[in-house]
Amino acid sequence: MSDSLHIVCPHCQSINRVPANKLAEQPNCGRCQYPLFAGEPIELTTATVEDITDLKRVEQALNSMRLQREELASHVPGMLYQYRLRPDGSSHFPYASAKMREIYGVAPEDVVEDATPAFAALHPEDRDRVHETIQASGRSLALWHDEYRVQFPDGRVIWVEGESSPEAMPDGSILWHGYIHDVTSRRRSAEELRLAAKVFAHAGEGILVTDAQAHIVNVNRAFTVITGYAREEVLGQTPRLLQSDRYDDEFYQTVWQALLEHDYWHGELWCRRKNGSQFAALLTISAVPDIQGHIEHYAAMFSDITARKENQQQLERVAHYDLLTGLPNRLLLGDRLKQAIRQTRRRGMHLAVVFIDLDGFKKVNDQHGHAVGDKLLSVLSRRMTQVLREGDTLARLGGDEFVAVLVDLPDISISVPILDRLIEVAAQPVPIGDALCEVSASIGVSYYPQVEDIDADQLLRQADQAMYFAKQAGKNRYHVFDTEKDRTLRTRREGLDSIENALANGQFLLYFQPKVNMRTGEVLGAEALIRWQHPARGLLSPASFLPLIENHPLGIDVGKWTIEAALTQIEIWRKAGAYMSRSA
Ligand SMILES: Nc1nc2c(ncn2[C@@H]2O[C@H](COP(=O)(O)OP(=O)(O)OP(=O)(O)O)[C@@H](O)[C@H]2O)c(=O)[nH]1
Repeated sequence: MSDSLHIVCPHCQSINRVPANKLAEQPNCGRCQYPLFAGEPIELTTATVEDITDLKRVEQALNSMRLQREELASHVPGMLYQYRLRPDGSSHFPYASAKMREIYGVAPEDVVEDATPAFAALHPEDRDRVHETIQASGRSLALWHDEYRVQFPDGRVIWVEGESSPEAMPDGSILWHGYIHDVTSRRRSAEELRLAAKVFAHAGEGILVTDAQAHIVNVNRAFTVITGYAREEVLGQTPRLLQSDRYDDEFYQTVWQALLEHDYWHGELWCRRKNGSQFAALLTISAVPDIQGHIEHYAAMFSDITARKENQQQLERVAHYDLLTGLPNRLLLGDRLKQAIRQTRRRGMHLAVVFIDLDGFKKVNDQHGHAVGDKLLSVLSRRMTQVLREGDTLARLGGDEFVAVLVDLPDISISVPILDRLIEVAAQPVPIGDALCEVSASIGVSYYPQVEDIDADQLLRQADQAMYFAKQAGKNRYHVFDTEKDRTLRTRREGLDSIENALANGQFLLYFQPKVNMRTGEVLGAEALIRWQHPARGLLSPASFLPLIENHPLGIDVGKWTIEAALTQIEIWRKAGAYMSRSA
């Protein structure tokens, strides 16, 4: 036996050579200061200094154990370590696995003697707290656990979680055995979840989440505020409890279909509150898939847009209806008339546009005041509406002018009794306060369809024109627009316009026919004959245009042009030596 022993430290596995005469002092490990005889030593090996072969064998065994330990440590997520707090307050890491570099950005060998570099890596806001939790664990010998940030020199910050169990050493130090691992992504997910939960709870929009079978699994506070349903009342139910009676099953089917096809639906929907009242919701429903892509949930987000809708409706009313009588105004009449024309064409029916202008209304205003005039307009609006059939429209254009559109007339004669009734009700005296107001109506009518294609504006103009004839003919009557007469008048107007154009653009020509003395052969003169060189129809004879301007001021203009053109020609001839008599 030699006079010294080789003792393997139970903590850091370094080999300590201890002289035999020092064994009684129970020495500590030269490397980690762990008592070499504390607890259960892993291995106690004795060898003579001279017995090199044995020592080598021990070292090999130890190396293989170290490799095994490092292999194990490299596969464990995070770093494994021993941390020792000395009685003087200084500390060090007797052992730290290689992953310490990832956790603290510090090499294990740099903290074997002094833990300061590792603590320097802690986030300044967390450093004191970590110190405190370590101290507390040391005092109570309770498991140390903490989560804190580590800041790297490049500014990168990670979150780590550590857990280790303390052990009191005979020399008064505390030794912890534990691990520290990176929990940054876990923290981030938790943060995101917390944020999502916060948004869910505090969102101004109602949120409803169902499972794949449309059973409600969660709703937020805004949902309760908007619908009146408490969370507990709706869990397990389906969103059907919010359905209003405004839509049929087919409508909801299309929403579901869109969700199945596109995983998304967005639109406005009227829903029902718990108290039965209805609200307009601007709604977005999205399908939420799981990792495999299977629908796991449906999330619906909605806001209550009832007030906005009502406002919109109010604006639409103002834009389309007359405030005094509540009748459609000119704008809405235009829409309805266009629609009625399309419908009439489709159904092969007739339609009448009835232009109504009250007679003597100004007198009512003048005699009884504007307010009475207003009242009279309202009363007459109601009376005239009652004369019409369902589907017909009565609109007020303004002042004392109204237009009725009579639709679905199998024959235009069907409109006659309605026109008679309109005349009749307009002429019936209306008592308003002390006044007895009496007016009548002049009515102009135009019908659709006509021989020529015609649009809504033209129909209205025709009816207006016919109303003017009714006024001229003595009021309190109706007059039907005469399309035949109108066409003749229009053709004449167009003819006159083109003659006026021809004159301005020099399209008229004079042809001269010489007058010859047949006996002497002498040219006595020439007859000037007017022709129209029409750009589209070619050379036109006087018969095709002169009758149109007979007795019309344009006839005088054409006459003047003819004389001037003839005189100019005579002048040319005269200068050329040809003398001719002049006769008009
Ligand atoms: N009370 C009232 N009067 C209105 C309103 N709008 C226009 N008026 C008046 O209605 C009158 C319409 O004029 P006219 O159609 O020429 O009056 P009228 O006496 O019916 O004339 P004829 O049609 O030729 O018989 C004018 O005096 C306008 O000031 C209204 O909203 N309320």
